[in-house]
Amino acid sequence: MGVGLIGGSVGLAARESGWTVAGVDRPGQLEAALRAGAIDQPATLEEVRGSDVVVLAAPISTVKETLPDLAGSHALITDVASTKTAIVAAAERAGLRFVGGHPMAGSQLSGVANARADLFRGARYFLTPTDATDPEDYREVQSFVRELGAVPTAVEPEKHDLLMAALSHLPHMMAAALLEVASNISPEALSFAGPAFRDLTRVGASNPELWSDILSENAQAVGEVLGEFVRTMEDLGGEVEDRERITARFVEARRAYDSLGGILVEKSGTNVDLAIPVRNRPGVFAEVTTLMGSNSINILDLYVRHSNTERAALVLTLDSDAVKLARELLSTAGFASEVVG
Ligand SMILES: NC(=O)c1ccc[n+]([C@@H]2O[C@H](COP(=O)([O-])OP(=O)(O)OC[C@H]3O[C@@H](n4cnc5c(N)ncnc54)[C@H](O)[C@@H]3O)[C@@H](O)[C@H]2O)c1
Ligand SMILES: O=C(O)C(=O)C[C@]1(C(=O)O)C=C[C@@H](O)C=C1
Repeated sequence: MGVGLIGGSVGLAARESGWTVAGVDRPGQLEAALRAGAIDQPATLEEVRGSDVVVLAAPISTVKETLPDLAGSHALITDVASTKTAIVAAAERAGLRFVGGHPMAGSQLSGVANARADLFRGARYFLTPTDATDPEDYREVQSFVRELGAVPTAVEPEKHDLLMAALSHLPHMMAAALLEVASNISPEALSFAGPAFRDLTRVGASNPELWSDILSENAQAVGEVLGEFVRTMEDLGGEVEDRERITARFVEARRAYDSLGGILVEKSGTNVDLAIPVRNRPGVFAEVTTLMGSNSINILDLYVRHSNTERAALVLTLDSDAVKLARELLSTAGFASEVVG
């Protein structure tokens, strides 16, 4: 439901993977979605209750309002909304088969006309399972996300929202503030902007209604990171003539910049799940992840399958190119491993 930029891109990518896609949206949007090849057929919310998977891709507040209407449906429901805590809670209240989702991909554009089948390729895609999530439902949504070309990453809803406040919502507010400050200097000021200003303000062209929805839905976390940002700017302001201090800040910034995430894998379908049966003991988790990290093997996703209190299997998602080396390293370190997907 909601066949705009993100819903349309889900439709295009899912159809390429062989799914039949029914779209729920306003009539004009559905015509555009059909023309763009993002859906096979228009439908109503009532009609899609019987589908295998329902993807909610409308603005956050609309998704929240829609969840109770899906109560009693047997469909596996997920969403793409930019905040997760309130949506996950609403889905649990409605008793749905639900796994929250959020692709870290998109743009300042909106509408199905800007949708792309490859929008999610190689992008991180958050999933927010909770204690109430059925593990089988989680695996199904995880596999759907991989079919879209994305890299699933599990995170708690509250942690997700705090991370997004800093990594997505604050930058959008900064873009708006920068544009306002420069515009206020003189009417023609913006016409003199160079690449730095352009890079920093691209998302200032985002959909205003969508962003007022996102910010107000994440008001508490946004308030926390905004407070920290304002304090940091005040500190910087007090240091501008202290060359040593500013140099240290930029050295630190450059170090942080070098560890930025981005597109995680170039091609879809190259990820492999590797199960490592282990005895539950303190430190076993770290042993395996350190072994991978110290040999430059990137863990794309990780979860634990418990068989009983003593035994468990760590399941690592790795790029297929890294699997051979990972299994050799594990074997040398005394761990068995098995490719499971
Ligand atoms: N834009 C991004 O970069 C981005 C990235 C990740 C996640 N998201 C999230 O994805 C969701 C959709 O954003 P978008 O960028 O695709 O917006 P969009 O405006 O391109 O698309 C939203 C679509 O939802 C439809 N819609 C609105 N209310 C509806 C209703 N009651 N019933 C059916 N359809 C309805 C609209 O007609 C529109 O087609 C939002 O929750 C947003 O937070 C956006
Ligand atoms: O690239 C952009 O223009 C985006 O705004 C994408 C972006 C982001 O902030 O990174 C925007 C909102 C999302 O929920 C996820 C991704």
